[in-house]
Amino acid sequence: MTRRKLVAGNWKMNGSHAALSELDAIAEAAAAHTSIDVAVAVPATLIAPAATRVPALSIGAEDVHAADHGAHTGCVSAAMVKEAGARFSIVGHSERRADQGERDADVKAKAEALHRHGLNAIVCVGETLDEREAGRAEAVVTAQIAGSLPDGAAAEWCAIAYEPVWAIGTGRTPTAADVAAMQGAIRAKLRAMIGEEADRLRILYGGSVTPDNARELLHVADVDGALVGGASLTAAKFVPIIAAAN
Ligand SMILES: O=C(CO)COP(=O)(O)O
Repeated sequence: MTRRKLVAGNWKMNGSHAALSELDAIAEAAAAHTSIDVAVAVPATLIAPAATRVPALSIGAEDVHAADHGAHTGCVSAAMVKEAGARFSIVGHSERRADQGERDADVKAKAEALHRHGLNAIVCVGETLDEREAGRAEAVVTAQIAGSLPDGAAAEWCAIAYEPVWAIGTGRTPTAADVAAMQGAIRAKLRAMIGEEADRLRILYGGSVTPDNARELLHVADVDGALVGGASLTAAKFVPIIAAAN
């Protein structure tokens, strides 16, 4: 089964109108590397200007509320980010699971809301350092998959991102063997849940992906792309990662 690789950026709470100029070269690289998909998730305030500036590039949100509208001060819905120009959203990022107390059921509902509105979802999972050191990494991550995978998950609109919490923003990455083992465990869990569709779903790796390690990480078995934080903020770092996926 060959799956098209997806290289997605996640700007987190970074960026500004001035920083959108970085997207020009990223969009150019995306257009040049036709055999892979490229996407960038930006803060809600930047979705519309980003989507207007680089209409060919897939711009997304970093989170959405599970409800379509209502009394949820400070939140944005899938319909709202879609209207702003988003084509997808990240859901269940570990920073939201930690900072906003999001649980698996919330993440699942958010992904289903995205699908209802015709948007794609990148569903994040990953263990903490304590969980890994206790030998519980696979159990934790497969339980997150069980709870967070949206109903009807299909490769056309849903991807998984495995992001070990201890690798995010730390410069530390798991070994290629550890990544392969976890991607395989996630694939096996998906097979148990959705059968053959599991072989079509993309499973990204995220956590301290850089131009230096991208080629190795992106070619580990069952790694179908990368979710990139810090190194997605500048074209100088993100474009080489796009090239490494090709
Ligand atoms: O959390 C991440 C992407 O969602 C990874 O962040 P870094 O690439 O900065 O480690």
